[in-house]
Amino acid sequence: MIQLQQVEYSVDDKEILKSISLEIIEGKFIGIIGPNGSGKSTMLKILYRHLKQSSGKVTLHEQEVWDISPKKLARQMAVVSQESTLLFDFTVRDLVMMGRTPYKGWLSSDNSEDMSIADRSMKLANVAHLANRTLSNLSGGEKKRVMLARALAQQASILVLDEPTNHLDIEHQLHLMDLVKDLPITIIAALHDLNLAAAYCDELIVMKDGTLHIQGSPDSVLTTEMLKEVFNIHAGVSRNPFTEKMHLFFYTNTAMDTRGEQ
Ligand SMILES: Nc1ncnc2c1ncn2[C@@H]1O[C@H](COP(=O)(O)OP(=O)(O)OP(=O)(O)O)[C@@H](O)[C@H]1O
Repeated sequence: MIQLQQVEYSVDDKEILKSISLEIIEGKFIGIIGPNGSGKSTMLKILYRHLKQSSGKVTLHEQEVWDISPKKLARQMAVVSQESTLLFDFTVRDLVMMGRTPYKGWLSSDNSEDMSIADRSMKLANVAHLANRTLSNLSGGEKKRVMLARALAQQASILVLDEPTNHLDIEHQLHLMDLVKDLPITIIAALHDLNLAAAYCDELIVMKDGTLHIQGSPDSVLTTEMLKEVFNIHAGVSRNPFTEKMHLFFYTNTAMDTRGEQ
């Protein structure tokens, strides 16, 4: 289980996260949603130990994440973050092989098992055909899928994704969501597309102004009242006729005014 207990994060005098407490049960697909600047990425960065909270506690299986060695943490948690700056221009295969680093000792080389895990991960993320290309000349969506392949090669039990569908065309968005949904691991993803969140997540965490506004099933969380209060939009809630999943329709006052004039 992952737990955040009264986690706060401030920069200078600015409070970015305000007393966040939550629990994430293993094996679920958790979506983090909320408007721009509500604290989603900051919370994820604290979770995967990229940032240290100003106060409070973050634990993984009851152990404080800062007490876990980086190598051990990397065997438990893989991350696809929003920005992926690399110093050197690796090939896709080399980059995906880096996902195997947490399993290696000093100077040990890649073995056939590592290579077949990397191959499988590239196939799953639909980047096997790019294996010998270098990262610098890939498109934004291709890069994103390569980063996912590297995270899959890490074979961690928790996968953290910060806006994973950003840059992806609709086919690859659905492919990525199908792929991660089928993994028998915990997925924690910051998502902007509320319909993807509704269709794929077991549970949603809604952030607002650095606080946890509400946590629960998509059906219980995605109400027209919450969408007005947190996202400042009007929405209608319906069902996707093909998947039976919840589907949201959005409109603004301007759109309604225009309609009224017709
Ligand atoms: N180092 C920093 N210094 C000052 N402000 C910061 C810093 N890091 C984050 N912030 C601010 O904290 C708030 C939360 O940022 P965060 O990136 O977590 O939001 P988010 O919900 O992920 O947003 P988005 O949906 O736009 O990606 C924002 O107002 C951001 O400008």
